[in-house]
Amino acid sequence: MQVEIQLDNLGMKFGQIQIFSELNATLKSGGLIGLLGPNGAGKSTLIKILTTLVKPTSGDVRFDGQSIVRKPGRMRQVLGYLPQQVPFYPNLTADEYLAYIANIKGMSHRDVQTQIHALLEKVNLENTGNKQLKDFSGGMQQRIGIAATLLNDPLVIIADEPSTGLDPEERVALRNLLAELARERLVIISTHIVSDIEAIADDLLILNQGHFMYHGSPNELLRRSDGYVWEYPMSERGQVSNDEASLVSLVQGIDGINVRQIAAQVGQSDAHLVVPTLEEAYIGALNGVIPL
Ligand SMILES: Nc1ncnc2c1ncn2[C@@H]1O[C@H](COP(=O)(O)OP(=O)(O)OP(=O)(O)O)[C@@H](O)[C@H]1O
Repeated sequence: MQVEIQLDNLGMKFGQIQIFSELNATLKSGGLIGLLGPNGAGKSTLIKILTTLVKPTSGDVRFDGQSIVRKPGRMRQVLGYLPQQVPFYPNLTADEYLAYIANIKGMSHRDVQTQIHALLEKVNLENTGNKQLKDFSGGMQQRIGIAATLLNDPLVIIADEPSTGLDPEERVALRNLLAELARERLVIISTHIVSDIEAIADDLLILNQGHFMYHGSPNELLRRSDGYVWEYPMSERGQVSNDEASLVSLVQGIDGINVRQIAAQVGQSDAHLVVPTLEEAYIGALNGVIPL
């Protein structure tokens, strides 16, 4: 089932401080949506509005045409929210924890045990239903959090920095799972880590300085960044100034260390343009070097 979330001139103020204003976007199911932005940009605040935990100070959010600000009930019925920190109940077993969340979601007793079993299998935690959560690794706890999010088969899944605390292998597994879920649902992942959504996002929103500075496909962002990333041998280069520190990175080349620099022009005679990574495109855009 196709679903849609629409942001209409959405704005949020805390006291006198305007966190963002006039955010407009249409988000559709059937592909993963990445919400990127630096720390403090307002991603968590936006996520709290989308999950109906907080009301915006201006504008509206509509789910399939209906305001979730005035009537949060429908959104709450279809929502699976994966918070940054999955609530931890150390003495509950995985089964008990999921049954507890199912109860909060108002699921009928008949469905619960079958769903719990299927979900533990989906997140590769079959045979751990009787284990207490305190004996789970960080990654296993995160997967239990995902299983809890998926109880009642939500149409919308919103995950806030879901890979925090996971090791690289667990990150990859989490990404793959979210990408798979996004095929038939509306899945939004909020993060400041580009690699979390790099290979899986179909649609990208960059929130910076109170507005969406980009909304489009990752490919289009890469296309617009073409011609702005240079590579040259490190020996040619003196000290990197503080101003451009975030725009320069070092990579291991075949003949030694190379500098990769995001810039419209560079002075090095042996610099050549290279294909940008999504992270370089993002950093270049945030710093105003790559015009969007
Ligand atoms: N309840 C609140 N009252 C006042 N200011 C707030 C409140 N919640 C958030 N802020 C401020 O709003 C801004 C955006 O915060 P938010 O947590 O949404 O950013 P973020 O993009 O999610 O950052 P991070 O990645 O660090 O979580 C910050 O400056 C924060 O201090």
